[in-house]
Amino acid sequence: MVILPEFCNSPNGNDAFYAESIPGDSTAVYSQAAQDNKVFLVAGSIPERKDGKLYNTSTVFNPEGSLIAKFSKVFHIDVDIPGGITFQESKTITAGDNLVTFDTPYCKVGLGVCYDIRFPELAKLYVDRGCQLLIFPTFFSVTTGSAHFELLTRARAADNQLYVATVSPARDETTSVVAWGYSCVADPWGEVIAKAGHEEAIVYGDIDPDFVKKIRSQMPLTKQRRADMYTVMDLSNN
Ligand SMILES: O=C(O)CCC(=O)C(=O)O
Repeated sequence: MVILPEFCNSPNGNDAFYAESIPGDSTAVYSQAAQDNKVFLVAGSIPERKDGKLYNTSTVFNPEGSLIAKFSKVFHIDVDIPGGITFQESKTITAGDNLVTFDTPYCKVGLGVCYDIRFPELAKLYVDRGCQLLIFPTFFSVTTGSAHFELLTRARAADNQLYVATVSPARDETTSVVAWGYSCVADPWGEVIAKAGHEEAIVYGDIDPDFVKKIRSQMPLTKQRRADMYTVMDLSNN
């Protein structure tokens, strides 16, 4: 499986930006690349134009090049950190309201985009849907990435006892939002098993569904939940 970062076909910023429909020019390229290389391709995310609105949408292609999943980012990054980053994604992007999973011969995968990783309930609902791997194409800035990027990747992996892959663009100091980089994969024990630097790189992480089972049987967090005290309900549209 190959994973690309958030906004992998366009610049990232507060202003109006390039967008296209799905299917469209970019997804045609992703479909062909998946087919040529016989891989599952999680094509990061791209700005999608649909019904006069813009979405931050991730597409997934199987090794035959078919579009098998499409997820639009659920949570807007609307933040104001003086001296750091001010971003109002809700000014341009419409939020999605679906959780999306897809099956591979190896494991079931749940999708989020970047800021979605900050909401533990989303990951929890994917556990309930049977996922062993969560994928977040991301574009953390240097400000929040240095503080939280690896922390959040490891936290979502440890508290849900599954693999988490967070995939960032390489750092480019000339762009309006400077990406943190440091793509990584954390395992169900919360350890980082693969990690890039901030420069362009390909990182390989082995996903072992048996290790997910092992950690969950050693420490059965899901069974130990206190549904008598609280519940997280899946009200997503699919
Ligand atoms: O959560 C963060 O700190 C960064 C998120 C972000 O940049 C994004 O969602 O595009």
